Amino acid sequence: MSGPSTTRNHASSFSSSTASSYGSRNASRNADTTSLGTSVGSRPNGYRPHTAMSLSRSTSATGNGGGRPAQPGSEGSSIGTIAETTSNNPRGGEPKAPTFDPSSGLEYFHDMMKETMEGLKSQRVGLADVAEMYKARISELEAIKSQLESNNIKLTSEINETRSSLFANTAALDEEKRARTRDLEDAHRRHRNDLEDVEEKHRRESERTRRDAEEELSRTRRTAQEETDRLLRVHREELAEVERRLRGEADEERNRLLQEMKELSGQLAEARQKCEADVGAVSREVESVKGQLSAREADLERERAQSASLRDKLAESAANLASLDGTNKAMKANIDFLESDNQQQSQAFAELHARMQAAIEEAERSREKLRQEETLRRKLHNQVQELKGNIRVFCRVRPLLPSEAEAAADDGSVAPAKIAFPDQDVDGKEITVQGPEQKSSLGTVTTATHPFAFDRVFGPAAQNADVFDEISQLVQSALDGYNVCIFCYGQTGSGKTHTMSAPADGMIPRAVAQIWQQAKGLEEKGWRYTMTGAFVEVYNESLNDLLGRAEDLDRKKLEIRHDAQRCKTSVPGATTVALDGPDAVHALLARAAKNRSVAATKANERSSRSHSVFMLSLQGANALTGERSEGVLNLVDLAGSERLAHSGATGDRLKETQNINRSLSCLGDVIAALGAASSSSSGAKKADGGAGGGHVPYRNSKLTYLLQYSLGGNSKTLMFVMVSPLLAHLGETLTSLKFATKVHNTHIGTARRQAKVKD
Ligand SMILES: Nc1ncnc2c1ncn2[C@@H]1O[C@H](COP(=O)(O)OP(=O)(O)OP(=O)(O)O)[C@@H](O)[C@H]1O
Repeated sequence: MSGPSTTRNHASSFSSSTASSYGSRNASRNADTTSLGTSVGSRPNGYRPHTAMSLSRSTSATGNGGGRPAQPGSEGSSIGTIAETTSNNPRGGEPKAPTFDPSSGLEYFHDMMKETMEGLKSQRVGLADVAEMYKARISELEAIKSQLESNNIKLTSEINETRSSLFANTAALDEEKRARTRDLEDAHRRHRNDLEDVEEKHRRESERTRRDAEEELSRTRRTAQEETDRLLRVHREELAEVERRLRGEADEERNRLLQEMKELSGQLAEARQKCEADVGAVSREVESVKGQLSAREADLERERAQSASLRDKLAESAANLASLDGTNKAMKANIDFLESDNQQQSQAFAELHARMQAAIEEAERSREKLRQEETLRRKLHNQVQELKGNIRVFCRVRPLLPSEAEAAADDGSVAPAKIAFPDQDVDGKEITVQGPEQKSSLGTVTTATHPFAFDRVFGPAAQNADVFDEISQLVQSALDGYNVCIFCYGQTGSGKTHTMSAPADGMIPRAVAQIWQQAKGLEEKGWRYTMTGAFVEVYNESLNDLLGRAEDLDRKKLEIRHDAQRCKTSVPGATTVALDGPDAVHALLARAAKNRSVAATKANERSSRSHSVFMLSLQGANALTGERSEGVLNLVDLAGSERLAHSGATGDRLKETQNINRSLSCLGDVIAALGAASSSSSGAKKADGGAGGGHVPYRNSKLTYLLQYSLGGNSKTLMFVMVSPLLAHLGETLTSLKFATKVHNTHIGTARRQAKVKD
């Protein structure tokens, strides 16, 4: 690009040289220009001011281009003067001649003309200079012009060259651009095609891969399924084989065992028969020998005594022989008599012995009969119990305590409820409770009387001994091999613990004492009993050992195990005490009470908040008849039955109360389910402790689960509903009695009872 830069150099050199030379001259002629302007303005012959003006202007412009700013009033003002002058004659016409007086006018005109002539002369000189200067200037400008023209030509050719090269370049560039664009488009197209190809390929590839994977998956699935089926088949076959083999082995084993059992029982029966015969013979022999021996001993004793007396008499006779001759004969006669009497006595002894033998045999026969009668008695006793109903309800109202009676008498701060016993002197089965006062809309106050009837009702005067008389038959059932459950239900302070475990005469010590007595009585009928006792507590749905260490209470939780075959419940880990005498139970009760008092923060608190279960296991075996019996007597002291809404409990106490309420309602549910199942199965006895096929929700609480085999089936249940005599407890009393009525109306077993519940 050398062309344009060359042009610029020319231009700058030109303007600087012209400006400097012209500027200096211009300055020196300022005065002339002014005068010239003035004179031109007055020229009548049409001097062309626009030429002068354009000249002045170009000059001024050229001067300014010399780098010095134009000063007002210098060249500019002179030009303005000329213009001003010129403007007096805008059309370039002749100037208007001044008016003058014709007398003096000529003179004046002459002077003026003269002056003008002089002016014109000097002006002509100036104009000649100017013309000269213009000429020089023109030649200068022409030189410049020619230079400029040559420059211009040069530049034009350069420009043309440049332009043509630019065109060429542009064309080349355009061509290049087009080529590039084509290439780019081609590349783009190719790229797009490639991309589409790749995409298509990729799509096909993934489609293929997906198909392959699916095929592979389904193949794998099929294989796995086939493998699983195969394995299952193999496994089933193996199982069937093992089962067949085991069945075969079991059958063989069973047959072998059956065979062995048959042989053994044959041998046993033979042995037993032989033994029984031997024992019978031996015992008879022993008895007869014993009888004979004792008869002989008695005879001997008597004879000894007689001989002694005779010897005494003989001695006496010998001493008196000399003096008593007369009596000697008599004495001899006496001796003869005595000797003959002795023979008679010997005969009498023999007869006596025979009679005794007969009596012993008769006694043996009686004993055998007694044994048979005992078996019969058991059967009949159970039938009687079943007829009375396998679930019975007794009601007991405790008396006012001395402190309560005092308060009632003193200031009436304690009021007794109105409870009556209409048939106390006849059957003792009814109780009526006067309900709370109710105000009608008219303001009349009424009280409803609620009558209830149970199997037995005990008033406040009844003692534990009276109560026990009624339950002793159930205790007998436990001894006969049945599971018995006796529980006390009622609110806190209604007398449950007093009834159940009063140390001197509660149901527990009395039951143990009776069982001991009965067991002793049964010994002569061939029965031997072992008794063990365990005492557990259900607290907050956990089982505690009341006979264990106090510090283990609430820590060592016990489990309940059921043996469905034998209908037996066990509590592994619970302490069991052998009751080897009627007094052993006292130590046991004391230990349980002590443990409970350690666990409680307040006296009586623990017993109110937990259920205690005394489990007495009775195992009997009769060596003479081969009979066996296994019974359990459960004596249950339930937690206070007060309802949640009334307890006002919170926190731990609320949890306790909820657990108590839950387990008590579960107990109700179990009894109701047993009743429902019993009526649906027409009272059929079930050996499984179940309920004739219906579902009995034993598992819903620890208490019912523990008592599963003692509630329902052939077992006997007795519920004591305990009643407080206080008016303050009236609400709970009515609730307890209604619950007890529902239980009373429940039929389990063969006997059916009907009573109405009044709400
Ligand atoms: N039949 C009764 N004769 C005399 N006193 C009785 C009788 N029944 C209960 N009592 C006395 O009443 C009080 C409360 O009885 P008990 O402790 O047996 O009630 P409870 O229902 O077991 O209460 P908790 O639920 O707190 O164990 C005790 O002092 C008890 O001796």
